[in-house]
Amino acid sequence: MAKMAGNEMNTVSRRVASVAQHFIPVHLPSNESGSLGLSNTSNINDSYHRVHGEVPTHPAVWRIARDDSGKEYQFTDIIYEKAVGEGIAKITINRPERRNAFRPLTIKELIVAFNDARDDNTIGAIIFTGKGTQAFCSGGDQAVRKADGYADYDKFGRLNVLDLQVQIRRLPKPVIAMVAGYAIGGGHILHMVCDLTIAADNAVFGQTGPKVGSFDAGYGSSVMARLIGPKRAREMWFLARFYTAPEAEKMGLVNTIVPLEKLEQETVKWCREIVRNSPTAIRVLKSALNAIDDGHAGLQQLAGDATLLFYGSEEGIAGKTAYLEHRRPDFSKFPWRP
Ligand SMILES: CC(C)(COP(=O)(O)OP(=O)(O)OC[C@H]1O[C@@H](n2cnc3c(N)ncnc32)[C@H](O)[C@@H]1OP(=O)(O)O)[C@@H](O)C(=O)NCCC(=O)NCCSC(=O)c1cc(O)c2ccccc2c1O
Repeated sequence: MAKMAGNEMNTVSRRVASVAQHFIPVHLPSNESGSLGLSNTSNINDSYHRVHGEVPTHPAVWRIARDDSGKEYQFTDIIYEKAVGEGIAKITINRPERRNAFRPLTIKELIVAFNDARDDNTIGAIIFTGKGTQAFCSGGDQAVRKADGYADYDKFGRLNVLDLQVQIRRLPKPVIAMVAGYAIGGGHILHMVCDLTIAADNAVFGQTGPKVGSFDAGYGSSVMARLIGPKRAREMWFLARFYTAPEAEKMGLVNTIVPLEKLEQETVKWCREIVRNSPTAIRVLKSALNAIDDGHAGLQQLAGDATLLFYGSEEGIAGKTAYLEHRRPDFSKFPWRP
């Protein structure tokens, strides 16, 4: 369901045209060219790059996202924006005075925003970040931690960040963690369940669970072991040390590191590169990359993608049409492919 009304679309088209005028091919030195030095194409003059061209690096124009009725979303703990004329959403934890620690309300709002970004078929990539330069997220807000979980707006406690982790993992679009400053505890796990992590050079990564009387024995352990290997995962959890961005990159926790002042520019550039590509290919690849680790749920999602594609095929439609016309389906013209 596209969420933009006609007028807004016109504004967007005008914005796209004006942005296009400012399009300048970038020629970064190779050490600023992104992961493995390959994402910037200026030094590769082959036909692939001649066809696909440079990725623009001008700043995105952000606008507060609107709900189905056209009203701007009003949140307390987060900011939810979409880039004008581009298929990119940005979801920001907005509690910088608490190093963007999350409480149940924060998670409740994040779930609403991620759901909206999922349902908006103009959005192809989602940036997840924290307000300010000091922290991406410092995990659960310890001030509202109770004997039965974290509690703020309800009397009972909950661990609803686990629902958010699953939501990000199953969301059929790439979610990119844009990390400045601390990604700690439950905040570190949130960046790990994202598809990509772009880190500023001031980023710091770590788990504190064994120091503060907590642990995440779910994705926080298994996804970490998959990302950095079982020995490193044990080190990270048992010692509860903090790691610099270069150390985290070496371990496989981040895709690339950029100077703090270029963090959003680089993240938006990666998103632009993604949203140029085939939505279906990206969707199926995300579920395929998670399938083994996510067990039955992973298989179910990948299988769902297959069904989704089959529904659009002539063969699939032939079955449905026959049912609706109360006749036996004739699949004889469809081959048993070798
Ligand atoms: C992140 C820090 C290393 C930053 O240090 P720095 O020196 O820069 O800043 P301050 O320490 O002075 O912090 C400024 C201000 O913010 C408050 N604050 C920061 N983090 C939190 C937090 N997580 N909870 C509450 N408050 C926080 C801090 O108290 C200061 O306020 P003042 O009023 O005192 O000025 C450092 O802040 C730090 O180490 N923070 C704590 C990190 C941490 O231990 N996080 C919790 C881990 S447990 C967790 O996240 C978790 C959550 C879940 O929901 C789970 C669910 C299921 C399983 C496991 C879960 C889980 O483990």
